[in-house]
Amino acid sequence: MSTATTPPADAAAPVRHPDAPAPGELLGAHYEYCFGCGGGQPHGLHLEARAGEGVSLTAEFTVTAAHQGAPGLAHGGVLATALDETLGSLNWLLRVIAVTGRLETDFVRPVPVDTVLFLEAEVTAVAGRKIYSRATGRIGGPEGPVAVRAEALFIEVKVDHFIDNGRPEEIQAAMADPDQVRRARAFEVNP
Ligand SMILES: CCCCCCCCCCCCCCCC(=O)SCCNC(=O)CCNC(=O)[C@H](O)C(C)(C)COP(=O)(O)OP(=O)(O)OC[C@H]1O[C@@H](n2cnc3c(N)ncnc32)[C@H](O)[C@@H]1OP(=O)(O)O
Repeated sequence: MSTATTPPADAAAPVRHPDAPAPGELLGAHYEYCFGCGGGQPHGLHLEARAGEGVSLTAEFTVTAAHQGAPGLAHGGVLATALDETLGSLNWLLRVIAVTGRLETDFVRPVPVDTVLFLEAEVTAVAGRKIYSRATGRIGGPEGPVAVRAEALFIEVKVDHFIDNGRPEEIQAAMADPDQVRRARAFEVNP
């Protein structure tokens, strides 16, 4: 992939935060109306991520008729969303808020409607605010054929990134979210 997603020689190995969810634990949604993971989006991906060892995780999402591009096949942008969401979830294991700076995607084979896409992702290196990660999506389960692959560069940001750029009504609603875990993911990571 490109040099932008290749860690520099002086990058450090990622460090799992001591309070990161235990391996096997579901991460849950970081925001109710997130198109990738939120329960409040009827046609969203409803992607479920589960912590792995180190700074890795697995995730699953089921391709529905609402996710089509070609007849009966997942839209490539939806598959990129699944990769983006999966890679973004890794940052919770570091306890860092970060946004996607660059996402490079290989589409290896088509993904039919009703497929469960099984994703594995890991952070490979950290250099200052830059977080390097990669992910693979397989058809049906961990032993299924590879359908998509991605390498990404996430950039650590302060919560101000969202407060300064988001719409006030959604910001207020997120701040008032009664779900403590989601609030923690939004606000307690880098005060
Ligand atoms: C109140 C409610 C709170 C809610 C709390 C929610 C919690 C958590 C939600 C997360 C959401 C998850 C969802 C999935 C993940 C998304 O999809 S996130 C949404 C998609 N991404 C975006 O919208 C990001 C848009 N881009 C930006 O805002 C800015 O470009 C960035 C990424 C913050 C960087 O801007 P910056 O902070 O000014 O940093 P900058 O100095 O330009 O770059 C820093 C370094 O990164 C490098 N870099 C930056 N961009 C790139 C690039 N595209 N390619 C290569 N290198 C780059 C720079 O070259 C620089 O390198 P060094 O010079 O340090 O070596």
